[in-house]
Amino acid sequence: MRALLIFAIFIPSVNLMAAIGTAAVLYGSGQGILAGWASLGMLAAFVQYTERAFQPIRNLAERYTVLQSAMAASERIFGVLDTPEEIRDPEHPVALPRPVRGEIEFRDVVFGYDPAEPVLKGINLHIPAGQAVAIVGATGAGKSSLVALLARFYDVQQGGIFLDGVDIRHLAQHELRRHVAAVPQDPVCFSGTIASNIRLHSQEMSVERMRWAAELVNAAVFIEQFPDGYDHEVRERGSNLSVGQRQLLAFARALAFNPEVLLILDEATSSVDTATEALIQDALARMLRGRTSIVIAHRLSTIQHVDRIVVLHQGQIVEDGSHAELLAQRGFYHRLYHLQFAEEVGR
Ligand SMILES: Nc1ncnc2c1ncn2[C@@H]1O[C@H](COP(=O)(O)OP(=O)(O)OP(=O)(O)O)[C@@H](O)[C@H]1O
Repeated sequence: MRALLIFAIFIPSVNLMAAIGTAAVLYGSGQGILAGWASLGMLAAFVQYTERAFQPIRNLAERYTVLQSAMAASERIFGVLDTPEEIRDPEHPVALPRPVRGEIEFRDVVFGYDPAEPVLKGINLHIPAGQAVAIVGATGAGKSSLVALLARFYDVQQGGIFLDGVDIRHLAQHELRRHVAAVPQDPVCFSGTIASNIRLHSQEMSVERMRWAAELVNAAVFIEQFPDGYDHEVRERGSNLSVGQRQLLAFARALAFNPEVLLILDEATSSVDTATEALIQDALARMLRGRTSIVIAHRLSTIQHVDRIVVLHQGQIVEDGSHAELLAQRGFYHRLYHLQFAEEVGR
């Protein structure tokens, strides 16, 4: 607003002054010519001098406007950078026992964005190393919050979350993130090459490692179709990639450092074609195999790849078992399955 105000007032004022200056010179010199003490050449010269005198002032006004916009933008950037950290590293971080196995335990976890209104109310969940678990439940049941806690985007208010027996609050954040990777619901792509997008967490990653990840999750299929392959330029937010391609790229990024624990927030809308959907499902099956995984499953096709299903309802675990077991119970899962998933089967 400040920049616009200056642009709207300052520049026209300078132009007005320049016009008045030129008019004054024309009038003065015109009088001089009539009186005989000035020549036509002198008039032309003075008009030019006036123009030259005002040009730098005009330039200055324009630069000042640019400066004001830049300052407004930088205020916002520094505002974000100065946001105080809520999650801090412990003073004496504990190292995970080696080799890291990826066993997860939620013990009496209570959490709420507003502590007075808990979203998760006493969660107890043990996931042995290597098991793939799907979390299902109605919207707002607390599925994403459960995953956000394990990635330590927030801290629990009561209870604790343990990775290989160590409370994640006792781990350095880089240690936790080295072993727990998350694929968000709407993966972000940055402008740069495909390679730099896969290597987002560590640009030093070897080319072999990057290619291994891309091949494992079927991303190599589309990357190799670009004439410049891994050097293909991705536009800001991945606008020159399809939804499915962005998803595969996000899988490759998460898998590139071969994490022991994988968190996947499944996309609710399946806006990809059947061939891409098959590629994604195949990639998912390979990623989950033998790796501790928690998948927020919105699609039935995702559930097919997991060992176990946990049903969340209003912040509590109400059912836990295999697909067949839960269907036989004829409870929440049975209802959800018929409400949400049956239509998918029919499609
Ligand atoms: N950042 C936040 N700040 C405050 N409240 C939040 C925040 N994120 C989620 N909530 C609230 O917490 C509750 C649980 O949300 P959560 O996103 O965990 O549900 P969900 O089961 O993942 O739902 P969905 O399937 O729609 O993604 C909801 O009532 C939601 O409004």
